[in-house]
Amino acid sequence: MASSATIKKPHAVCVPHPTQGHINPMLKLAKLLHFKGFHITFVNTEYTHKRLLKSRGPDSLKGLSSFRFETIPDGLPEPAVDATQDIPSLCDSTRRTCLPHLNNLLAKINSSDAPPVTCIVADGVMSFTLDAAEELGVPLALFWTPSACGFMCYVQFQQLIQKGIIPLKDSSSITNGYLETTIDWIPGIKEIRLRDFPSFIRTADSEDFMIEFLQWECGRAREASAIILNTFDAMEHDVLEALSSILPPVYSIGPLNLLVKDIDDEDLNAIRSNLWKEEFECVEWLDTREPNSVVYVNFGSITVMTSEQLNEFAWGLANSNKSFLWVIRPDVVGGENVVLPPEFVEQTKDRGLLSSWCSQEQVLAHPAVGGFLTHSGWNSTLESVCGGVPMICWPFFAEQQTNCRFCCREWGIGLEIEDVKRDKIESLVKELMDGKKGREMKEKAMQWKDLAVSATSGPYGSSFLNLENMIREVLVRGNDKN
Ligand SMILES: O=c1ccn([C@@H]2O[C@H](COP(=O)(O)OP(=O)(O)O[C@H]3O[C@H](CO)[C@@H](O)[C@H](O)[C@H]3O)[C@@H](O)[C@H]2O)c(=O)[nH]1
Repeated sequence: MASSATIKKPHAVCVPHPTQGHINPMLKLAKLLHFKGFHITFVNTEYTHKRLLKSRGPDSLKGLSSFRFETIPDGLPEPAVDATQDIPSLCDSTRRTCLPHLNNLLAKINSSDAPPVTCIVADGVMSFTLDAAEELGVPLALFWTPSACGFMCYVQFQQLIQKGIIPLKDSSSITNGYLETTIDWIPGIKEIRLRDFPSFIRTADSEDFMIEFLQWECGRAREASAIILNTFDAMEHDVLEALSSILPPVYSIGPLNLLVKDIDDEDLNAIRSNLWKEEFECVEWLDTREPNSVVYVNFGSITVMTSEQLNEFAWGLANSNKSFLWVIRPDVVGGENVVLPPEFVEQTKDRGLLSSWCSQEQVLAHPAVGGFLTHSGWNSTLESVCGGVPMICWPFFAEQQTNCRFCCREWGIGLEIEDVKRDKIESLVKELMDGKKGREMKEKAMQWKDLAVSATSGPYGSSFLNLENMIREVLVRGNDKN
């Protein structure tokens, strides 16, 4: 049982969705809460736990006496290779199977030497946690890890169905111009084409799993004590305001990667969440390059492409004559080994570095990096903003299409690749690194970086204050009543 000394300490149980782009921001939030006096239990799935031990070493999850790691099963058979699990299967399985395991874990924690659990912070797409929080009688904040604009589009799926806009009539709607239809009634978003909605709308199946799943999760968001978003007011003001009018209190507390810089606790900072083994030579190599000279290429933890697309990217980069750091995940070509043309490797060996996984935040903060060819995952987008780095966007799936639209049309920091052809990639890379548009985008990116820094700086930055308020008004509110 907990001793009386620890009993007053607030205890947050953090439950991320078990994928890289969700674990990373949740870990940052958990560290910030710990830094502000919380006891933390961080709940990974058994598979994530194993992958972390493999990529970061056997001691990497020992945690601290007041920052502990626990696991629950995800309900899926263990994958044969180290790769992100199939997203629909994972969403289905966590929703159906995780609740009893979480309930058992919470009961175990509450009869241990740890302080009693006083709140839960769970991923937005892990809303089964609401039932666990209700049973314990503690507040629960749902952390939606995509952009606010992407989240708003998910929230509107139900309206799109009611208005007969989705599901698509048939698969020809994907190519016959239908996706160019402009929608002008989404709260907080002036105009957006259907093609800029999260990719899940591109289905003619009226029983499509991801559409049903996201409607369910967005519906349950209304039951949370609060919604947390990793974004900042200056960047997504209108959408944030619109979300606030339809959901429980919304707190924008990003970019979290800037807020965590205030943490001066070495042991806490040493806790990391890379599921692939990081290659340190990337940063050493960047140290040898000129400022703003390198194109950084990375498509995140889920994107898969064909070997033809890989080839086109390779020759587009080679023909641009620019230096590049290209991170190629071992599983990036669906079901096949990654094979690059030997002539490409030979031709670019003096100006290109190939790697399998890097410390992306460090890379995007490096002065040598002048541009980022990205899949527009929200973490990648924010990390690029924080580095003042403009982007070429090749959205793959989920709300990456929406992030791409905002980068290219609203924020002035992105150029979109519509077709993966070497000539197109070559000309976009040249434009990004040397062209007039590229220079304008760089300036804009630096302005957004400054705004991101202001938002996360104390004592008056919007995200800095929102985090303080969220803790006071939501996470410890229940404790005060006791
Ligand atoms: O070599 C690498 C590659 C990636 N990362 C990190 O991995 C994360 C990747 O996240 P993100 O850029 O958001 O991409 P995904 O992994 O694809 O993220 C998923 O989760 C995001 C947050 O919900 C969504 O925006 C995306 O659409 C969804 O695919 C980032 O923090 C990167 O810094 C590294 O550290 N090293």
